[in-house]
Amino acid sequence: MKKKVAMVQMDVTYGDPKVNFHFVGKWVMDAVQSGADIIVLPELWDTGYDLKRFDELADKDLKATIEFLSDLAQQYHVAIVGGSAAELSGESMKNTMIIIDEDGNLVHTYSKLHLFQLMDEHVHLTGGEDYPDFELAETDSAGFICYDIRFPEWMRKSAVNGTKVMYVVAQWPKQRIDHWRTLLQARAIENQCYVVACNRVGSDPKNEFGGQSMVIDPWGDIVTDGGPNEKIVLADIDTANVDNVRDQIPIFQDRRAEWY
Ligand SMILES: NC(=O)CCC(=O)C(=O)O
Repeated sequence: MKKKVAMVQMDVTYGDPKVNFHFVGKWVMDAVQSGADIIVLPELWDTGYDLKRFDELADKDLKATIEFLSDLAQQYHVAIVGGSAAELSGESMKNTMIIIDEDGNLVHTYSKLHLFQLMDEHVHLTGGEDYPDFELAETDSAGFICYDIRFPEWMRKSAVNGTKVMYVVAQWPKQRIDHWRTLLQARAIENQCYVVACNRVGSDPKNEFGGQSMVIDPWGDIVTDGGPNEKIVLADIDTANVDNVRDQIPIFQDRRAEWY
């Protein structure tokens, strides 16, 4: 699979889904004009981390959010890794990723498994109970949300299942941006896969966010790094590179899972 991915490294207006929906519509149009086949949005692009107001802001079963992204995907014939959005599911509130194919079909949803205490997620949200794996653009893929990248065993499970492209969506603060880069590179090297990671920029009442959306290839080289400003970050990915690296250093043949 050879595709152009576009990461929308956008600012997010705190607690104002209406404004954020408007800007995502514009960003998606710009990304399509740049030739993107797959567009990736950041974590909680609809509400930001306004968790105290999640009960009024979150979208019931993500109905309106899925419809919005699906219409965009259909209109532009482009796949969308729809970052994550605030979901009200029964009595629970979740931070949920939405994957839509280029025909506008909902492929998968994945609610963030690991809740980040530093941003009070454990107080307001319920952790997901979904697996992160899906197929997109005829490629085994998986989606992870921000803090998830600190759990290598969770991402390894997907690689063992055959994942070749890992999508990561984030609201990662500037003060730990070195961890962001190093963790993403480590996940790409150890799993010998592409990591396509989209982080927001701008700030909210508690944090300043670092951008540096990036694509890392299966050798661990950074293909593109978006820097600190609001923009669309583009890169070409070719999954033949995953097969080449896995042939060169066959870790999936050599691992001795019975010992660990
Ligand atoms: N939104 C998040 O999950 C942030 C995770 C983070 O900042 C970290 O250091 O981990």
